[in-house]
Amino acid sequence: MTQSSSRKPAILVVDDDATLNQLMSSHLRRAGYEVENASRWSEAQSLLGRLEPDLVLLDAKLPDADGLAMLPSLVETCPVIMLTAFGSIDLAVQAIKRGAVDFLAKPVNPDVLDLAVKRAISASSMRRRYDYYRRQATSALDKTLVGLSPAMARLRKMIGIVGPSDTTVLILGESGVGKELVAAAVHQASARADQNYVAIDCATLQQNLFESELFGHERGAFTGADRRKEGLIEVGEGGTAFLDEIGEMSGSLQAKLLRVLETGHYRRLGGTKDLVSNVRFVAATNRDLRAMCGKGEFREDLYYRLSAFVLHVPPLRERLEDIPLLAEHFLAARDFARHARKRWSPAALEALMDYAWPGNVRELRNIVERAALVSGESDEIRVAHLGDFQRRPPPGRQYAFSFDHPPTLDEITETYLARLLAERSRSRAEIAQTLGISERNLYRLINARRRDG
Ligand SMILES: Nc1ncnc2c1ncn2[C@@H]1O[C@H](COP(=O)(O)OP(=O)(O)OP(=O)(O)O)[C@@H](O)[C@H]1O
Repeated sequence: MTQSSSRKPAILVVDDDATLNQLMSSHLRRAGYEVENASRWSEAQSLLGRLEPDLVLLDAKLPDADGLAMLPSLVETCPVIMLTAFGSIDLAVQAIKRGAVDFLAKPVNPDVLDLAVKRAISASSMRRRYDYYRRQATSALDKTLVGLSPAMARLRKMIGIVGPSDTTVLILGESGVGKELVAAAVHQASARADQNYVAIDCATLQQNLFESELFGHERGAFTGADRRKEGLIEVGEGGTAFLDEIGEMSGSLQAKLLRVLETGHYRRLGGTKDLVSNVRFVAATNRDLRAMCGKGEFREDLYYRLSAFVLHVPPLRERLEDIPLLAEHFLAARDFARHARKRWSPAALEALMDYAWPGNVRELRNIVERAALVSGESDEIRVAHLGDFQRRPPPGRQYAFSFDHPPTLDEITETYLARLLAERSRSRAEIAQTLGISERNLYRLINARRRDG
């Protein structure tokens, strides 16, 4: 399907029996379908080029072609129900063998027609969904955006603001900070949440494959294209398309993407027809697109289109207080599968917080999994289990906070307090002493934080 998801399914009825063709067509129109008809194969062919029906009802014997012989190529592009003369069971069997989804004996009973059409159309939309789910085989646990730091709270707030709009979103941040998760959260926060979410990594696909992956291709568009394939824009119809590593996209593809963003139109590779997209784009990169524009490596017009709304995902070193939460989360995700439960020793968590995390959350996740393995039967993960990780020189505990806006005093207090509380080896008395306030005042701050949070 290429138009908006609310369009009526289109059916092409191909039969040279004018009366029967008219009867079936008007019956299907009344049932809410878009119907076109043809009485010859040549006529059907020209309609097929223009129409892209969701279903074809095809007579087995046409004046200018044998319907049965046309079946194998036709079923590559859409489901077909074969119309056969009454009693020709042999023909019906042949039709099914050649890929027809069903057959109907003439004269066609309207109730039987309704049922067969409904079944064929829902089966084909289910197949589209199945393809989508196969691409998206990620567990729900993997999609949770963990983190209570002020930086993450701000990010969540921005996701909540931009999610429900249809605005294109650009997600910026270092490698491994969680940009893909943020993209999924934008989709979840949108009215498109129950529609498809499709992701494509612009860095890993070869150029020509990439184009057909994104826009789809027609049969015969290139060697090996032995059937028409829908691109991600089409599969994501009504939903969200996530373009990861957008900075790696070639110039010619950038131009094509810009066209989709500006006009909503695109073409399949080898296609001559403009299709209309109804997909919301979310893109991400760890590269400095603005600098790339300056060097002529990225189209400036595309950059402005994409950056209608920018979400910055902060690096882990700017939200150290999220480290224990993430470490618990990854351990829980792992242990969930094992039905066992390990704990972190406070010293091990502190060691995790003492590291600069150049690889961000992805690196943390790998280290958690490794430590969990190394700890063997032990219920507790200790510093010794962190292994190699320990040998890297820790930069020393730093208390640098960065804000992407001039912070209020309350925000600074909140950020610092959250950070100290996350250092689990410190007692409340020690924290009060560090802050130079009484314990009572510290509890007041903590309670106010709970109320606000
Ligand atoms: N806030 C978070 N909560 C839970 N898991 C996270 C979080 N951030 C990142 N992760 C996990 O860390 C890993 C890396 O995240 P992700 O792939 O989203 O990063 P990225 O910024 O898209 O990386 P890259 O720039 O390399 O594409 C993933 O396994 C992801 O599930």
